[in-house]
Amino acid sequence: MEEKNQTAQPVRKVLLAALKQNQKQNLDYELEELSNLARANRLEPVETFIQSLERPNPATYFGKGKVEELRIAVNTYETDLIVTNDELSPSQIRNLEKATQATVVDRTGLILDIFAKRAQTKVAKLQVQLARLEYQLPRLRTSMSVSLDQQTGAGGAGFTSRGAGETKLEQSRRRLTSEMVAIKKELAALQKDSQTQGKKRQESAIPTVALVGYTNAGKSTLMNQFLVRFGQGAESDQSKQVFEKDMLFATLNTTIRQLTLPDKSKFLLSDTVGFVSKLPHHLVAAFESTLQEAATADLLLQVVDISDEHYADMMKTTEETLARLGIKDKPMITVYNKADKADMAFPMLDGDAAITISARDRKSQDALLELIESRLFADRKKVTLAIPFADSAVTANILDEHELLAQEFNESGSLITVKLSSEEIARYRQYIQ
Ligand SMILES: Nc1nc2c(ncn2[C@@H]2O[C@H](COP(=O)(O)OP(=O)(O)OP(=O)(O)O)[C@@H](O)[C@H]2O)c(=O)[nH]1
Ligand SMILES: [Mg+2]
Repeated sequence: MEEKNQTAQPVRKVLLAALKQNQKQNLDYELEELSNLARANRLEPVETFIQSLERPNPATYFGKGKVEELRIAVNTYETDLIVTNDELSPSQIRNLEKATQATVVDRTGLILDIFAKRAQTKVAKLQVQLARLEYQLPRLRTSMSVSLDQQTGAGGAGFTSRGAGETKLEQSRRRLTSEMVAIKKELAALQKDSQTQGKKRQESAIPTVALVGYTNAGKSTLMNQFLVRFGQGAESDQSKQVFEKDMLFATLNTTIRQLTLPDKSKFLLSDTVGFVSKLPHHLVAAFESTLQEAATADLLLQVVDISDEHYADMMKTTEETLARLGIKDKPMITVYNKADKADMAFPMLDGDAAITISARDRKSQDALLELIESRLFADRKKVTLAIPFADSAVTANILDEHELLAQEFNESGSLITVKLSSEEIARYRQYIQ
């Protein structure tokens, strides 16, 4: 995995710490991912600590020796921040902080912070906030104790009695809970609108295709390339494009656009949030409706950055995340992207379920579209219809939606050759030659 988000200079040094709990675990990949997540938060990893331990220490997560090593490293590197590879329990964070005299942020906290930074739309902001509050609620005591310590250190007068602290904690809990209720309400209202849109779409019977895959694979880039060429008028203009950037989690909202191909075939394409391994439970829950776009799609395009040495792990991550969302056995095309960067030939078709491309290459786009069409409209057959002049409205209807392959006239009407689905063939049976 290359370093992402290189434009922002790191501002704070950080130690990475991980447990290796079994042989199968691909810790290399997890740690590269973790350092990319850290960098996306403008943190600079200075050293990585790994401990082989089948079960985490219930109190401090790491064993005694490793905790001591971390404490010493905090001093040596003059840093005050440790990032852990897994989600820790609230008490493990608290104990580890006490033992190392540093702030401990777990992988979940890191991902939540990135999402919070990136959220642009109202829905995305609310979803992230909800996930953060869910995560914070059981951890309130930790942040409380930190802020209490700071108060004491700063003024000396902030010596709060235990009783008063508890009350404050309860107050904070209540505030968080009521904020969560309010956010859920607002999200439900906003999502009702989008569900009505979803229903309309289903009724329109235009097939839907969803881009899914690991973050930074090139999903939004592909979406934009297709929009420029096949979007509806205004949608090909720059301002209607989706955000693409070399950073983790550039996209946090779902965009759905209609594409009309030169042969008049139409489908809806959706672009959505990318995946990373161990996507926090609360984020998956909060983003469920956003992520569900993939669940209702007729076809998934799994975009993979083939130039990344860890691409196979990233595919596994994508498949695991889809399974967590209850999405399995969906028709899928694996789109191996960034072939230009990997020095591979493109476009290169591999059966009807995989293709190697470079997103900005026109030939790649054409080859991918042809594959999408062959999958979406597999049941289309070339037929010739004899339509009497009196029924010219039928001809117009058909030609609105289909490419005219041939046309002839005889004394009673026109003969048109088009490709129709089996459902359309049944509908126009009376005209078919
Ligand atoms: N060399 C090369 N770079 C590409 C290609 N496709 C995308 N990129 C770059 O990869 C980076 C990420 O692209 P995005 O389209 O934002 O990726 P994404 O999958 O939408 O990422 P998230 O929204 O974070 O999930 C951008 O800098 C793109 O310019 C490609 O085919 N070749
Ligand atoms: Mg994107």
